[in-house]
Amino acid sequence: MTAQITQAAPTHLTGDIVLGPHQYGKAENRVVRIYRETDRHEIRDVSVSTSLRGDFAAAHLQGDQSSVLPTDTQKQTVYAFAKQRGLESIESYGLELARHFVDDVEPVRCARIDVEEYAWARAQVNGREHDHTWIRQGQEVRTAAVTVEGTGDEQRTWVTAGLKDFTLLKSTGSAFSGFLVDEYTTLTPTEDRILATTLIAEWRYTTTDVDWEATYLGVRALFVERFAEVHSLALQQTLFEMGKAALEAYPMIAEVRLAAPNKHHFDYDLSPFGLDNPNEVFHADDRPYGLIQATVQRSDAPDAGPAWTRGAA
Ligand SMILES: O=c1[nH]c(=O)c2[nH]c(=O)[nH]c2[nH]1
Repeated sequence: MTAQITQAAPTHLTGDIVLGPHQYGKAENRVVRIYRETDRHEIRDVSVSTSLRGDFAAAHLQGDQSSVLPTDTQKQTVYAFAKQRGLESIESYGLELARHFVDDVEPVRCARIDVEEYAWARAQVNGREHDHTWIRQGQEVRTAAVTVEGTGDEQRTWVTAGLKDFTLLKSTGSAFSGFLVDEYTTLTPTEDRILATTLIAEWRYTTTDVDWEATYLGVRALFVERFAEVHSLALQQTLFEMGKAALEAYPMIAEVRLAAPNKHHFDYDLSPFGLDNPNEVFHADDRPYGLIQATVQRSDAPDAGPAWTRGAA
């Protein structure tokens, strides 16, 4: 038999040094928009990040800023649009900004706008909702990302929406057993455990003709309903059921991406104190944690293009 000689990858490369993918923008502009047309105000509290893509090589290679719309200008646009175009939903606001940068700023070929929204609920004062005082809601953050590429008839748009920091816990209705066992396995199977996670979910729309508010609330409600009602055999199964429910209810959603840390709750050993502990006292461990990630998608989902591309493409 002839010995196979495998060509090892060279360790010293000699090729020219060139600029690779690049993008730039202003990250995490914190915008609070108050609607005060009546005494009953409305509030939207968001963080907006802009990323512009195109041929900005001259700035990197020659220090030539002639094509560079300053990130400061991008910031000013973000605030001006909160007044001029309004902030009815983070998706519609993201669309306005992304289209503006691509349509009106010549060197920009593609714009991506990431928006996070922080929820406020009206304070209850003297038994009724107050007109202009709110209490910040939990940790949950609503998210959206809008990418617009090209101009005129060639223009293409992608919208994803989602949530993060969405912490859910159920105190029964969750098992984990029947798993693969090897010589290192010590985990005891359980038919009744706490299931808890801090969910990150994003879903991709196939159209911009969407009631953004209603769809967000609908998907969120389905996630909660499935988490509560599915008798969980594993977090993996629960995640699939959550994604499936969203796709079944909303035909304009092509795929749902879910990431769920399994926030382990271990039965605390109370036997040194002569106490039994039938699933009543737990140690909530913060790390390490299982990390379960899944995409649930339609088999005929159209190509995602740059919808998920966060960094320079
Ligand atoms: O829902 C779970 N999925 C796993 O893959 C896993 N692995 C583990 O140790 N506990 C769990 N729980």
